[in-house]
Amino acid sequence: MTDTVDDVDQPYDDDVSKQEKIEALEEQLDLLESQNEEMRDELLDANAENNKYKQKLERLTHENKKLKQSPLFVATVQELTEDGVVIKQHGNNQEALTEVTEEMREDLEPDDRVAVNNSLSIVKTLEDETDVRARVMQVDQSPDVTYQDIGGLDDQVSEVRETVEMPLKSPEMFDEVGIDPPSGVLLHGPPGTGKTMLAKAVANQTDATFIKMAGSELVHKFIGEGAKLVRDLFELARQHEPSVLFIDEIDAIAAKRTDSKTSGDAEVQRTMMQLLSEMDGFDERGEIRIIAATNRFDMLDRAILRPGRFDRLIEVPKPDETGREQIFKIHTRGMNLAETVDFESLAAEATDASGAEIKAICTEAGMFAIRDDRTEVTEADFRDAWEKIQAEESDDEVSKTFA
Ligand SMILES: Nc1ncnc2c1ncn2[C@@H]1O[C@H](COP(=O)(O)OP(=O)(O)OP(=O)(O)O)[C@@H](O)[C@H]1O
Repeated sequence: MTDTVDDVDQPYDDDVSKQEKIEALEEQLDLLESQNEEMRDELLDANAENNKYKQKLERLTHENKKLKQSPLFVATVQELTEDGVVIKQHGNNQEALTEVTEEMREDLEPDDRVAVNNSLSIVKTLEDETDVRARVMQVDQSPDVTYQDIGGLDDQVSEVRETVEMPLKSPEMFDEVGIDPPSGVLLHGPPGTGKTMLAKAVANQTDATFIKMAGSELVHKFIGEGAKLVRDLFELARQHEPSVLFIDEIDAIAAKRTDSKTSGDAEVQRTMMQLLSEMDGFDERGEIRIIAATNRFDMLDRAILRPGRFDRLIEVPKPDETGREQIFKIHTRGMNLAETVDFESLAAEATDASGAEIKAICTEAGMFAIRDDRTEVTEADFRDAWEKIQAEESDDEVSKTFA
């Protein structure tokens, strides 16, 4: 039997179509392979790009950390321009153009206060100036402390009256006699002995506004800020004449110069210089009196004690026995006391207590009575209170030693 034509054509056609299919598939495979190749290249590129970004991120994070660590200066935003942000540095008033990221730019407005680093890049925006002022300066139009609230400091009260009260109340006396009253008065002594009370009482007596500034708050902030705050402080005192300007913890801005040359020290120096120049340019007979206080007299830079500056020193020591008795009486004026309470013997026992500690004893004695469901405070309550306070203080000492 021989093959028919059809029989012969059939396998041939099949072969041809198979061949075509194979070729088509091969073509498709080639195409897929080349696409695959392209995608692999693209993936490699993307990975490389990704690595590059990762490195950049690491670098920027590092730089950012570094920027935040280096000393910062305070500046005010003047203008946002196409080329960057114009800032004006506090202290030297120099203007500069600096670049910022898009995100930071969105947060900035003219007059904003910003912290800048050495290369004048903006590191962060700062809280409102009035907030800083409010924290650093405390204005009390009429403090309610009187001389009668102060125990055991008769000599100090007289000195303060003579040096602060007299120039405010009778400046003409000094004119007539032809002498200048002391420029500034420095109260020095251990903590809690009544230095702040003395300054408040004299403000009260003269109807002066009491303006208090804590030296420590001034210098721990940003560079350029301290000196400006001192200027603002004197400006505030002028606005509120007659006023008593009380600078607490003056050692924080007027400590002896050390050898270290950190930017923090330079900032403290600048702040002190500003204070001295404000005092030097001060009319002694004006209606502003300056009182400073310190617990660390030994640490003070003698420059601030020169004539024309803090030239009247008043030591405010811990109270003696009679002083302690007076202070006990002052702080128990409003208390419901048992008749037998003997402040003389309590004062003899509470050796070394400061005025602030005596106040704490009185409050704590009242607490003992309340805990015991009594409304009358006994002598035993005062003794228990003193013991408790001493125990707390020695605990404090221990934790400070091991801190
Ligand atoms: N001599 C005193 N007479 C009556 N109360 C006093 C006396 N000293 C201190 N106190 C009480 O202690 C509190 C704290 O005193 P004050 O703030 O005047 O002390 P300071 O010497 O200024 O302390 P610091 O140096 O810690 O600032 C006063 O509010 C008052 O209740």
